[in-house]
Amino acid sequence: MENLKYKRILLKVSGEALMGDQSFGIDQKVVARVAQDIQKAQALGAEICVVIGGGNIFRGVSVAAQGGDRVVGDHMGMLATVMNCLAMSNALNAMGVAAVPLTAIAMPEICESFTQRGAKRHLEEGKVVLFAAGTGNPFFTTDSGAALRAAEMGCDALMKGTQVDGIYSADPKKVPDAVRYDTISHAEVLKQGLKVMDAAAIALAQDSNIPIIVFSIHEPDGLVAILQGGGRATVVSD
Ligand SMILES: Nc1ncnc2c1ncn2[C@@H]1O[C@H](COP(=O)(O)OP(=O)(O)O)[C@@H](O)[C@H]1O
Ligand SMILES: O=c1ccn([C@@H]2O[C@H](COP(=O)(O)OP(=O)(O)O)[C@@H](O)[C@H]2O)c(=O)[nH]1
Repeated sequence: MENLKYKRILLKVSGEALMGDQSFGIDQKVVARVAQDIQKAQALGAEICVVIGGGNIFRGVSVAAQGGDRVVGDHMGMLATVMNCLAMSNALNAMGVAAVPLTAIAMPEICESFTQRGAKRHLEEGKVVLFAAGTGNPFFTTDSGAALRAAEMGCDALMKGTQVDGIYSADPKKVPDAVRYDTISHAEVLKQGLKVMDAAAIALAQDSNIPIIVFSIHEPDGLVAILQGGGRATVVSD
């Protein structure tokens, strides 16, 4: 076993990342690549929890934007995260990694419901646990779900694998000369209103003293490199 920088982690994968080059849905090639990264991290001795967003399939705000009921939209968004979790746990199982999806909204015919006790047991048995349906409540995001589960599971870090390679002074997709941070505090991210993760998630991680590591999910072996103390990422810690 290597001496890892973070032993128990929560990996947040954005739903959009799973689209690959498609404009919607799940690209199985991307799922398999991310699953490989998880497999390698686990082989190093990391204990891995996963939260996947739903933005590749559905976001609740899109219903509200058309005058519909936001709560119904959010229910649809949470169901999208369940689909992504099932795709990822399936890919992990297919490569011989024991993985179990746990949902915040009961659907016993499909997967086990989340309890902290049950999730810890699965993790201690060496399985990858995937948390589906976010927090289980409307008006939240999977970033908040990720911070919540990271706190509940006693994770050493919340690793946000996203489309960009860290936190910048402004959205790098809109402001090409934005400056990238290697490190920044939770308080400064909140103060500057940096949008890479929602404020509720950052505040929850700050309260629970959990560092957030923002890195590109598209960088093969990026996760492993960070666990080994290298890699390209922004580390948020106080
Ligand atoms: N200050 C910033 N630093 C980095 N990325 C930012 C920043 N502001 C906005 N973004 C954008 O935030 C996106 C990631 O946030 P979000 O869409 O919530 O991701 P996810 O779908 O992974 O939850 C990035 O793709 C980036 O374009
Ligand atoms: O605790 C939660 C988590 C997610 N969602 C819904 O699920 C959608 C997909 O999640 P998110 O936008 O966080 O996905 P990502 O941007 O990470 O792909 C959100 O837009 C919400 O509609 C929710 O209502 N409560």
